Amino acid sequence: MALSIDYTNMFLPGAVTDADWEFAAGRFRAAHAAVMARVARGDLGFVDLPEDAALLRQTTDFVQRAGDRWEDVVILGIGGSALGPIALRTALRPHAWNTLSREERGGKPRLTVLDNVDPETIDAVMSRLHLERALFVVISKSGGTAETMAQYLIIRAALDERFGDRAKEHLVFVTDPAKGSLRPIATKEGIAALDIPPNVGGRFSVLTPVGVLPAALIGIDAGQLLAGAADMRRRCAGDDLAGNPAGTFALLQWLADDRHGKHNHVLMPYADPLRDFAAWFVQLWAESLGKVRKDGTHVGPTPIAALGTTDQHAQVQLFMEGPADKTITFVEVAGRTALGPIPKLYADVPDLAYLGGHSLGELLDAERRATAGALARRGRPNMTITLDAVDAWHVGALIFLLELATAYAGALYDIDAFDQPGVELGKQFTYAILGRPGSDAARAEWDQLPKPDPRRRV
Ligand SMILES: O=P(O)(O)OC[C@H]1O[C@H](O)[C@H](O)[C@@H](O)[C@@H]1O
Repeated sequence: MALSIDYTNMFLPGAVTDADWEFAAGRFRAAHAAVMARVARGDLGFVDLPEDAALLRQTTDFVQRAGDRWEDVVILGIGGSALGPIALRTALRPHAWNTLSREERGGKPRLTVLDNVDPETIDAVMSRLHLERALFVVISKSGGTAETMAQYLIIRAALDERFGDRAKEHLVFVTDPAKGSLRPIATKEGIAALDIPPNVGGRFSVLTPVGVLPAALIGIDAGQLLAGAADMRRRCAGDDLAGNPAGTFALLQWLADDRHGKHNHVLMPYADPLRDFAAWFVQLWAESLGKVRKDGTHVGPTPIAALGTTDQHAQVQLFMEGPADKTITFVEVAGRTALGPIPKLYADVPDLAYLGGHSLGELLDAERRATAGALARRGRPNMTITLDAVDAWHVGALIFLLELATAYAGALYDIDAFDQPGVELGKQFTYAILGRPGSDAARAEWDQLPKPDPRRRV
């Protein structure tokens, strides 16, 4: 079991230099100390999750009690309360899990994540479900997010109508133990509720019951997820960059951005199961690092999700010849051997003949290496994270690597990586538009905005 980062191609003319790297080792030590000081103060609960046996037990107990009762598990959540479960499902239960028969799923339920309030999507899911055999997992750290609460109200009314007093058997909440509206509802009504520790923010919560409960319900080994994360935590314990993968990732991305104008950071796995993992990373990196510094300057790299080889035929042209403002991080999975060699047919057709005898895994790998090399040749910095396999252990390790890297990057950018004040104004305006009590100030601000000008519409 191993995870490594090859960052040779970050050191290119116009990108990171040896001098940067030497200077930055001291800068990283300060960032590491700042992060560890916050860990010691108990601010950064995500760091403790790999060892939190009591929290894991909340999930395993619930899953044991559930037995094989559920045919469908439906998550209601958004942002950090949805992207993690989606990433885990795609990574560890790939190949269209929800289309498999119950036998093919080993008796485990389907898993659907409603991460939006598009009425047609919710209508379609509701009309497919057999409510008697459906469990709804309502996930919200704050316990009050408008989209999730609206979903809950719709589901709750349907459950009440169908099951009356027994509706609550079809519900479990995952929320803060003390804050928000969900917890008091759970307590009052006797609905099962699992904890998101108060010191773990939404986008850092995938290793709490937010991600672990849905994963365990569909048979993913939650203990292995946490074991992989714990291993990465151990590797990142020291402030020596040479042994610290999260520090190395953070420092290189920050140097490339801050010193060399590489303001866009692409994550490009060469493995279909990691497609949604890139979307999870986008929220983590964007919401954590896109901030206003105390001195009023705006900072933050723009994360971009891509998939190899698919995006070689879509975005790579931009990465090669567009503005030289990007880093690309490939994720490679070693030893993809399924299917065996490509059949040797059409010996007389050059476009086909050379492929015969190689495996698809070899082709995928050759294309990644070729793309990395081509980008390096054009002075476009890139690095490659190699996983031995896409399994719970390696996914847990990769999650922890990127979460801790985000914390380090926050210190390097000199911002707070753990808040998201920029999303507030839009929420306040939504409350004002919908007439939520207490939103008068937002209403007044909203009313001052220019109204749509009919001359400016085509
Ligand atoms: O889990 P919740 O409290 O419902 O939050 C869901 C999402 O809402 C907000 O918009 C935050 O910006 C996200 O970071 C968060 O993940």
